[in-house]
Order: sequence, then C-alpha cells, then structure tokens
Amino acid sequence: MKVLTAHQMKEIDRLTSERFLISPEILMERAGLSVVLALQSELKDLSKKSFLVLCGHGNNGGDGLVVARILHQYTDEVVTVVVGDKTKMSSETLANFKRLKAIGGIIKFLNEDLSLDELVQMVKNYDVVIDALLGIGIKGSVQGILAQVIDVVNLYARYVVSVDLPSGLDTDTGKVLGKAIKADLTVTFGLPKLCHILFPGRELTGILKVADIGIPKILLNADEIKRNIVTKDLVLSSLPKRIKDSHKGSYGKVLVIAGSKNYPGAAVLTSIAAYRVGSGYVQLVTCKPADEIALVREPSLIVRGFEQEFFTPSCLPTVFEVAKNSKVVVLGPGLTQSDQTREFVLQLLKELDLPMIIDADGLNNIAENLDVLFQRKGPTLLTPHFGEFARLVKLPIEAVKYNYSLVEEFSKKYGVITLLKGATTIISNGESTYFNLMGNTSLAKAGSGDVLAGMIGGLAAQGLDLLSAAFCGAYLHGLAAEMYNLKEGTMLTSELLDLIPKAMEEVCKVG
Ligand SMILES: NC(=O)C1=CN([C@@H]2O[C@H](COP(=O)(O)OP(=O)(O)OC[C@H]3O[C@@H](n4cnc5c(N)ncnc54)[C@H](O)[C@@H]3O)[C@@H](O)[C@H]2O)[C@@H](O)CC1
Ligand SMILES: [K+]
Repeated sequence: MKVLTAHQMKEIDRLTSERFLISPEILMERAGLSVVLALQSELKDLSKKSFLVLCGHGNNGGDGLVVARILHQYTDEVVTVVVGDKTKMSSETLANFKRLKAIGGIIKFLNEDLSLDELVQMVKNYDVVIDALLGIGIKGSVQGILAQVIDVVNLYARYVVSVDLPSGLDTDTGKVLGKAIKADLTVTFGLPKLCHILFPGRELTGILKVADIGIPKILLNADEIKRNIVTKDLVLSSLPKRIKDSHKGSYGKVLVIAGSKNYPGAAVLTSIAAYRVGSGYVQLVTCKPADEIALVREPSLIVRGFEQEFFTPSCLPTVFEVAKNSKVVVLGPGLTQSDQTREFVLQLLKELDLPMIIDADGLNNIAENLDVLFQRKGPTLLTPHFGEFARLVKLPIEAVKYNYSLVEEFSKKYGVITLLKGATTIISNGESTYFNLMGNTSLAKAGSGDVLAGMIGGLAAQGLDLLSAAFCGAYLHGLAAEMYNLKEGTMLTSELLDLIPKAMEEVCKVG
C-alpha cells in the first residue's frame, strides 16, 4: 500500500478536481460520511452516544462540519465548537457551516460563545470528541488557544476520533508540532500519510482506517508515488517459490562472516536464521568458540572456525576461498571493532563482488571509511539501527530517527540499499522506499538484529534482489515476534528463530 506526503495528497486533490471533475465539495461530503461510517463500525449504535465536534477554520474543519451534520441524523446530542475564524473558511467549508446551521445544528465559537472552562466541562461530559481542528494544511507550531484545546482533549476526553490525522502532527514526519491530539481512532482519506506510520505520530494515530472518498484509483496507484507500506500481499508475491524437483543448491548458498571470541552467539543466530527462511546451504566462517557452539546448536551448518579471537586480514584467503560457491554474504554480527578487523572488513568490501548484507560491527568498522562503498563491485545492503546510522552519517541519534529522507539520500549517494531498524523500519534504495510496521517490543533484545540479517541473507540466496529480501525479511521478522503468544518482551531471541516458520506459514495462508 502506498503512503503519501502532504504535498502529494494536495496534488491528488487538485487532479481529482481538475482532471476528473470531482469537486472538493464532493470529496468533503464523502470524507465526512466516511468518518461517521467508521464511527458506526467501531461504536455500533450512534443514537446512544453524545458527540462534541471540534472544528478549525480550514478544510479539515469543513470535514468536521459534515460529520456533525450527518451525526444529527442519529442523535440530537451533537455540539460543534469552532476554534477559528469564520472569515477564513474556504467556500466549501463555509457551505458546510451553513448546511449545519440550516438543519438546526448547534455551533459555538470558542472565546465568543463559549469559554475554555466551559469547553473543559463539555469535553469531560461528551462520549466522543471529533478532532477536526487541523489536517494536512498545518504550518508551523501549534500555540495559543489551539494548543490549550489540544491539552484539554488529551487530558479529559473519553474517546477521540481524528479526522484525517491527529491535529498538530507534521504530516510528512509524524513529529509533534508543539502540541498534538492523541486519538483512539483516525480516519484518513485515499491513502495513509507518513505521519500515521512514523513515531510519535504512529502512536498518536490510534487505530487507522483508510476511507475511500472517491479519489480515482489511477491517481492513488500512480507509479510516481514511490513510498510503500510492506503488506502481507507484497511479501507473498515476492517470496521465492519452492519447486518439487529441487536440491539444496536450488535454494542458494549463504556465507555468514560473523562472531568473535567475545560474541559467538551472534554468528549462531545469524546462520540459523538464514536456514529458517528456506536457504539450502549455510556456511559460517567465524572465530572460536562460535564454530563449536554453532554445530552443537545446529549440525546442518557448515562451519569454519579460526583459532584467533577476532577477524584479521590473515583470514582473507580462506574467506575468499569459501565465498567462491556462495550466492550472498552476511557480514558483521559480533565481529567486534579493532584496527585489524577494520582492515579485514574494508578489504572484503573492496574485493568480494557478491551481494553483501552489512550489519552491526560490519557497519561500525566502515563508519570512518564510507568511501569504501563506492568501490563495491556487488549490490550492498546496510542494516543499521539508529545508533549505527547516526555513526555512519555523523549526526545525533534524534536527527536520524525515522528520517526516511536521510535514508533515501544516503542510499542514493552511496549506491546502496539501507534498512534503518526501528519500531517502524525504513528500507530504501534511494528510488523506492518501504516501511515495515510489523513487530513489537519483543524485538528490543540482543541478537534480534542478527536474526534479521540472517533472514535477509537466506532470502537473497533464494534469488530475491536485496531490496525485496530486505522488506520481506523485515516483515517476517516482525510477524514472527508478533506470533509469540506469551507476554510481550519475554521472548528469547533463540525462540524468535523457531517462530520464523510460523510467520512464513501465516504469510502463505490464503485470505
Ligand atoms: N482538498 C481537498 O480536496 C480535500 C481536503 N480534505 C480535508 O482538508 C484538509 C486540508 O485542509 P486545509 O488545506 O484547508 O488545511 P487544514 O484544515 O489542515 O488547516 C489549515 C488551516 O489551519 C490554519 N493553521 C495552519 N497551521 C496552523 C497552526 N500551526 N496553528 C494554528 N492554525 C494553523 C491555517 O490558518 C489554515 O486556515 C485535509 O486534512 C482533509 O481533512 C478533505 O475534505 C478531502 C478533500
Ligand atoms: K484532525
């Protein structure tokens, strides 16, 4: 499913009107109706509820005025409060103001007909607050009376439904512009916007419903919209097929270069994860004691263990030899950092032309030598978490969190694919970007990233390009964590490995 910026949405609105002759007034009517229908499906009998509709003077407020009018069909318990200036209303918002008045709807202007204290009482007393204060037209920080109203709603409302997006969110980043509504339900139009899927916006959105308001499909499916949410259907259509007449070589050989004396477990988790997604042959090159631990845990691994504590350039000839019959390399988990390991990693990146997934200390070891990426002869995927990405781009962590533009720019500049791990994971090759929303806090645990890197390697070995392997891997990794049926957070990373088959089965289920 595609996901939009404010600018893209406005452009779609414009084309809907100009090219397809569907006026903003028609869209506004359908937007308002879709919110009421969503309310009905959540709350069932609307005649038994009371509604306080808060409207700004923009078109988001216009949607709110439609909602109020349609709610009057169900109950008299509807009051509309405008937080704004009637003279600034667009023609379609003003038309809906008049329609609501005409059917006898009660409309009050804050600070004229109603004080803030009186509004506090109403927010406390009404069952549902409709937030139609600000939508995609927000500019700058929310201050003054509007900020106070948002505080009141967040403090006292029982159930909040946001129209299009929680008021106060930056549509393109999901950041709070001073103050933002915390919604229980958000009904958006046409397609999701980035603020619905990026934190903190994702949390403030509550349940998200995407309503069809009659925007022509051709506009919503346009190839120029390059940002997508990873869905089950996308993963299913991308996964490798299993063929009856096949052998272990049919499913690709993965070479995992991972582990050190201090971090043997990372090598084991990465290697087993590559098998779990269906790869036919996984070779692990590591340092002692990871080789023995790996074989005890999973005898089907093909393991080569160096006698030393960590990788050094002296390991290169052996690694090149093993790499000869591999299809993809996963480099990095548990390597540790040292001058010699850095030299080993840099040489490997320059000389090995296989598709390569670089994770963890693989990334830390190249942070001061990013130009090495220009010398890569094969496709490259980097899988940093926020801290690692901050190190790569030399910015504070706060500046890189959920910063998809930065992920896109970085990927384009270095000719790589980047997967930025987080509660929403961002994957981009600089042209197309994918957002994975699956997963939960069980994944906030040592070793979870190692499993992801191994899964992506295992999928790439079966023929997926690195971008598809990355978004499929991220989705399945998140889904596997969601399938743990004991208390969230208590899962061991080794148990995550055992849930991968369940996740793959779930994706392949019809319906
Ligand atoms: N254009 C269209 O065809 C459609 C638009 N729709 C609705 O229209 C919304 C967009 O409408 P608008 O572009 O009028 O914008 P908004 O209604 O989101 O808000 C813009 C208004 O809010 C004020 N404002 C902006 N930033 C503010 C701030 N920080 N503090 C205080 N006031 C601020 C401005 O004075 C402006 O008048 C969408 O979110 C959606 O709800 C829907 O009706 C569907 C169709
Ligand atoms: K809103």
